[in-house]
Amino acid sequence: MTSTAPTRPFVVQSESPALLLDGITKTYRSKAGAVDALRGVTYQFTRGSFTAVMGASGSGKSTLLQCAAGLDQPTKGMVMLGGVELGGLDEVALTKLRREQMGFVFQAYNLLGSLTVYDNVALPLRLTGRRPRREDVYRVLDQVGLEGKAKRRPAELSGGQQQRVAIARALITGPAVFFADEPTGALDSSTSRQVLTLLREATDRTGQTVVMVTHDPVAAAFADRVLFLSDGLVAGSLDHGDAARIAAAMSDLES
Ligand SMILES: Nc1ncnc2c1ncn2[C@@H]1O[C@H](COP(=O)(O)OP(=O)(O)OP(=O)(O)O)[C@@H](O)[C@H]1O
Repeated sequence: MTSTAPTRPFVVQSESPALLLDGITKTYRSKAGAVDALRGVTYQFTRGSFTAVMGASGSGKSTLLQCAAGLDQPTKGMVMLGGVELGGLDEVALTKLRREQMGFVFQAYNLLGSLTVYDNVALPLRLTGRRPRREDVYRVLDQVGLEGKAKRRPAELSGGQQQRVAIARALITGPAVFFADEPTGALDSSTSRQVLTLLREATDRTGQTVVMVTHDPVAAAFADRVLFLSDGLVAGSLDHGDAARIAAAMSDLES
């Protein structure tokens, strides 16, 4: 009888953090000079955690997200996702990892206007060469409360519905990590709550990891932890804060 014990690489991967940033610096160089957007950020995002990243405008939040998701390269330091170092991958391998392991939800929903809701949601599977199963597409549409909207085009939906399509599209591949940049920035408060609840459920129900940049303390209160950035560095964190405590911590940071 053959052994069914997990292989060693599996064990190593399950013990590593979902996402590790190790001494990340990012310097943008242009004719106007150099800007140090990140100045040595080391942080571990544990599996199944929901982290909000906050900080003043220009503190480096979007740069952190872009580097963590392999959409941009840090100047120095290392990013590891599920035990894989992003810097060691070529563009093809990085794109594959991004499509299979990461889900993206941005303020601009980035849906394809010419495709139906169904086809927008099925697209990430098609891009990874998998044939989307109808029941899987309908399951995620159902999960985000859009089961009746499969045949519509994005322009025929409200902003909140479009953002829920974007979340369904991110959910369909079962990514290990969701990256969200101001996912509720364009939404009213009750629609924001629905969207944040979906991200919360991704961590609570399926143990996925969420990293969300936000300016909004109410949105950040959905996270387990808020990580505060100041001038390209981690300035502190707050666990299980409500919106008032998070807002107070933000204003301490800015004063
Ligand atoms: N492509 C770029 N070229 C030059 N400088 C850049 C570039 N992108 C960002 N920066 C600079 O890097 C710093 C960090 O920018 P970043 O967008 O990460 O901040 P942020 O905290 O997300 O800001 P905001 O809350 O305003 O979106 C800022 O000083 C910004 O001007």
